[in-house]
Amino acid sequence: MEQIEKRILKLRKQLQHWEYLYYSEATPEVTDSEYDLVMAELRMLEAKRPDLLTIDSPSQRIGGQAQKKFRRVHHDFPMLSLDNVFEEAGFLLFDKRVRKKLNHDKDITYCCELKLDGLAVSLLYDNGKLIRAATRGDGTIGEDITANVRTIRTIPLQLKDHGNLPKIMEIRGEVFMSKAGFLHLNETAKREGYKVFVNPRNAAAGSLRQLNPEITAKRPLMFYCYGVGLIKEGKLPKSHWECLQQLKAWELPVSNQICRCIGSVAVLNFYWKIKKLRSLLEFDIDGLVIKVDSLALQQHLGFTARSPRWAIAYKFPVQEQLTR
Ligand SMILES: NC(=O)n1nc(-c2ccco2)nc1N
Repeated sequence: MEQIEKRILKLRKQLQHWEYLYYSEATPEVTDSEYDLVMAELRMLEAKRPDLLTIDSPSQRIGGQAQKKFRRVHHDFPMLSLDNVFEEAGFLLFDKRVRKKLNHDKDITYCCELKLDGLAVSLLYDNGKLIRAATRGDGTIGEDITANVRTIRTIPLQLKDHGNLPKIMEIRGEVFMSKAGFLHLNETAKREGYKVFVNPRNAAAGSLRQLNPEITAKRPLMFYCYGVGLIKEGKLPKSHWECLQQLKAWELPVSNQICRCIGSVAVLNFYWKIKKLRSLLEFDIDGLVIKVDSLALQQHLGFTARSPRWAIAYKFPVQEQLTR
């Protein structure tokens, strides 16, 4: 391998690591100017040798010119919606139905996640490289928003390979905006005479559906994974909770507020705990998503036409919206 190629690979690895520490761990290892200096050297070398340019290079986060419209994407596995419950009795009925269907009189182990109030997206990785991102759309057909998603710094363009990466893997998760990011965006928009967004969810959706990725790149978007869709030539752990830990090991962002609860009482305790914490969180949530943890039991339960039988959204009461 030539010297320049070695240098380019070394700089990319270094920048990817620094980016992960800065955006996902919030523990920067270098100053911005040190980061910028190394990025400038990488861009200069890639300009010298465009044949060595690859889409997963950190220099390629903000793509080319704006698109005229979004291409359509067909989801191999439909991105279904979740059934909702609004009080304890509703969740207990869900738990009872699950145990009945599984002929399971013991406690079910559930994986409980925060229900992020943003936009569901699908990320397709090939050999660990992000090759496509799409909105949920109607669940079967979404929009190709790859250029915009690549600007979200916490989404790795190249997964950290420990030798167990599936060849093809579709990651599903939620793109959202923090409350602080939303308020700052609206203050700037107001000051500069642009339209303001009604809430962080609309701001995230509007930012993702920008035809010009340079605008998206300036928006404070966040992302957390919550599942895996299509997977080829690879295998995942047998429980949803362990899958999420594996995604974290590949340096994909996963919320740390995920609880594995054994039985319905433990789920309800977690629900009331998060309900108390809700206003302190840096982002909006509108409930919990409670999933049967065992993937084998999920498979056994299957789906209705609309939604998985192994998951439920247990919603919080509606909170007054931030519109300042
Ligand atoms: N919105 C959200 O936070 N979600 N949505 C799911 C989901 C939708 C379908 C299967 O899982 N999971 C989480 N945490």
